[in-house]
Amino acid sequence: MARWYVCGLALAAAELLLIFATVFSAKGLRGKEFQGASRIPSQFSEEERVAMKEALKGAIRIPTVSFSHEKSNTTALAEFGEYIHKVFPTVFSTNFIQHEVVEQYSHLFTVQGSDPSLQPYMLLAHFDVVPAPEEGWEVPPFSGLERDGFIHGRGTLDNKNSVMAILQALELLLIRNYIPQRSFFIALGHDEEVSGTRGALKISELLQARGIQVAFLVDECSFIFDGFIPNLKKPCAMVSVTEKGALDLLLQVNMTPGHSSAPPKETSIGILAAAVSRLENTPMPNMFGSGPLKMTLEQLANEFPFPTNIVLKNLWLFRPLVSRLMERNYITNTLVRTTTALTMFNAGVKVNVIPPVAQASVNFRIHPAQTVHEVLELVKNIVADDRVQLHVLRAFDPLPISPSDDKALGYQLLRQTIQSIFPEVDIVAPGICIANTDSRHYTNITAGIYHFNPVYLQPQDFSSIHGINEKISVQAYETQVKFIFELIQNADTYTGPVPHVHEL
Ligand SMILES: CCCCCCCCCCCCCCCCCC(=O)N[C@@H](Cc1ccccc1)C(=O)O
Ligand SMILES: [Zn+2]
Ligand SMILES: [Zn+2]
Repeated sequence: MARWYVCGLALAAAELLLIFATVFSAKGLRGKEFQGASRIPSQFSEEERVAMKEALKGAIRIPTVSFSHEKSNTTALAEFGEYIHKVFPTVFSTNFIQHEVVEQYSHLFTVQGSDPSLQPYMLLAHFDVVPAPEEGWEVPPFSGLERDGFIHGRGTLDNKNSVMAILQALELLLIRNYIPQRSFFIALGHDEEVSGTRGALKISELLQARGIQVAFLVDECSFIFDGFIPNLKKPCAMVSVTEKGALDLLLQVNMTPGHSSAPPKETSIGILAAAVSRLENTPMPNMFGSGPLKMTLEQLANEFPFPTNIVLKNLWLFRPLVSRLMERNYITNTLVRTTTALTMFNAGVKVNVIPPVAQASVNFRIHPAQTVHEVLELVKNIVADDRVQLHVLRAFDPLPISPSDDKALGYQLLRQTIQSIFPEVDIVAPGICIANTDSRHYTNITAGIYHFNPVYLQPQDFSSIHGINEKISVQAYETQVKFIFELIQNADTYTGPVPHVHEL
């Protein structure tokens, strides 16, 4: 009888301890030693899986289009804000998460961690999209329809998938009583597709005014590339560590107008056409060997069959050959040079009038080893015609190269999470973001800017971004949620690289 009594007491005490542990953990007072033990598995119920894909479909149905710097669908941008409140109620009602609306439509979440000694990090995404005229789409671009296991629509890859996956992963963690140790920010921009100067830039200024520096940030623009490089049979997770710069130039020629029956020897159209043609036919110099690409190829070398593996391992010898091979393909060409794209051309008012003015716009994406100034000088030399005026519409240098060594927290966390969620992916390599993103507005608050979307991308998917038939498989979206769910937890528990053990 006495034995039963003691046992009963012990059980009651254990129960009490359990209640204490739960109560304190919910308030964030859990000790460090408990954190490792309380890792939450990234397993989702059938009901949760259905809810997460329906949430993404709903987001796609809101036409948050940025048409130009001046024009966007503001009704949809506001509706998007209400929508995320509705589908992620726990994110908005948790006391250690602060939510702020910036410049009317962008969102900043501050998730307060329990350990202030850990430097915070930041997750970035944007929910505005480029326009999507219905022609050519298999399903209407704002229908969010599911077909053959894919969710279709504008923004499914760029970049509502990330917006929704970040909030979804956080919602699922919070429902499971998760309390982060490391603080983090979630910044969701509403105007990335037209520069990010109202959303990302303002969020960045707000954080700077608060004296915040983050250890690293993760943004869009890189994927697990599959089938992009001939002969490379395996997928390659590319974590981009820099972003190209940009230069938008307006070229203008003014000439005296007149009657077309007695034309001058040269017209504004002819002069301008010759100038832009020279630009197109004179590619910017091949910069292979400078920037992170050499490092990338050296890491990829072992994955290629003979003799490519030998060639890539000996770039000191085969550099000229590899640099020429890279420029042959229009995608790998983007990695070796500043690209030149003629994007707009306007002239003429009537068929029998010699036009007074001709204008063309050229969009350059600047290689990480060049600057705006250097590209401008090259352009002047190529155009080599004083009658062609050059007006800089927009210009910024490439982003500095973020660290990818053993000590680089952001890079290593991404690498570790890629390896656990995609065990079939053997290659994780640093890369270059060839487009521009909101992250360029955050260079003052971090030296660790990484671009990675945990989604497989094949060449045909690449053309759907800003093109037609953009879609994501339900399974790929679930995996993206799972990736962020793991990444957030890894950021708490990461203890640095495992030291190399040298055998004697
Ligand atoms: C091992 C294989 C390597 C193969 C590399 C392949 C590279 C493919 C890269 C895919 C990139 C997808 C890009 C998605 C993000 C696009 C972001 C974007 O479109 N930003 C706009 C921003 C902008 C710029 C100028 C005016 C307004 C907005 C952009 O045009 O850059
Ligand atoms: Zn984007
Ligand atoms: Zn885009």
